[in-house]
Amino acid sequence: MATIPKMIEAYKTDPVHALTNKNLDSFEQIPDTHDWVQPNSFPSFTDQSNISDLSSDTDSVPLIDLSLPNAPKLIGNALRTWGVFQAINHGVPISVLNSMESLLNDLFDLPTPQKLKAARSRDGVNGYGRFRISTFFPKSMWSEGFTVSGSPLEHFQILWPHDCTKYCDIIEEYDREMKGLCGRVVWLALGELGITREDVNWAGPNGDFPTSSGVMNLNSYPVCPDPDRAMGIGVHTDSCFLTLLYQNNASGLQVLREGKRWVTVDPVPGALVVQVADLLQILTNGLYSSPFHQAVVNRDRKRLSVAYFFGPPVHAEISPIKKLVNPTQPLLYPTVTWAEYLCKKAELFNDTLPSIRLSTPPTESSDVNDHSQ
Ligand SMILES: O=C(O)CCC(=O)C(=O)O
Ligand SMILES: [Fe+2]
Repeated sequence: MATIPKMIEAYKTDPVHALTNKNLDSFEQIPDTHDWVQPNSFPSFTDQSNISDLSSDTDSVPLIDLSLPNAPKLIGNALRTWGVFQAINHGVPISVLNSMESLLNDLFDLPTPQKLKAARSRDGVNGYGRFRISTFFPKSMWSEGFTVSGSPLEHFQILWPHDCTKYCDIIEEYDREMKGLCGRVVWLALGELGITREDVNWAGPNGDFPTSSGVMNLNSYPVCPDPDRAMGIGVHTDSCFLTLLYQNNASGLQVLREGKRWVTVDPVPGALVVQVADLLQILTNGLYSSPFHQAVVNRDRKRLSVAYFFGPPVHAEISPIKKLVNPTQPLLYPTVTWAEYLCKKAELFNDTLPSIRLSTPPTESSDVNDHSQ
């Protein structure tokens, strides 16, 4: 798996040291450090259910069978309107997903002092810790995570001295499958916009993205005594090119629909959530949009997820594809590398895409950076 050595340099202040020695699921009340009071500045979809103009085709994230002949068209529609869909019949063996889920259970069930031995170092990428975006929020999130970029061997040897090969193999296989699926989905999605392999120079001669990078976030959202006052991961967009998310059968992921309401991505057994990320929005000149999303937590159900972040080589130049720029669709974004983009994102967070935008959007959407409420 390709590594991303210094790209997250700017996120170095990750507060892993602030994790307590106590498991989150042992709290009977939410400590003040994790009490968001009103985590959600947007109404939830259910709060809006009395609004009559919400037609039924807009109320749930599209579920697409990738084996169907019209899958490309459905993907194109989903990514234009939602920026996200759930994929079934995606070709990743269920055994790969099951093995990953058992790894997650084994990992997060370890006692916290043991997990902390594999904590991400201040200038490292890999290891146990909080979400990197935690620094942008005033309160701590009800979650713990483990990042894998390249080999997890060093940390897995600490966690599982006798079994680390078994767990490393699971990661390696998952990485291979996700990378293959990302390549497939990217071409189906770009093909719908008339984009070919020649248009994306970092795709390589066979279009199989030999130099792309993959980073995995293994996430756990423990049960929470008061889910309405807590947040698993705060609102954000992903900074890579495309994200594939696996979730266990506990719900929590929500995407922001039309800047107005949260829609829960209900778990579907064996499905993978496919999400546009910021660099794909740039490459498609805004035709596919990187959705704001967050994860809420549950009172009686632990939630597990794996986010696979697929990205270009860190120094490859990403710019809107020329054939998508014309008088009615003016150039919206400048050329950036992933490395440059991440530096900006570490400073401006959710304001990054609007701040680099070259033409003003017709209407400004809600201010998701306002955490004061
Ligand atoms: O766990 C989830 O559902 C979301 C995770 C996520 O958004 C992320 O890791 O960027
Ligand atoms: Fe995300």
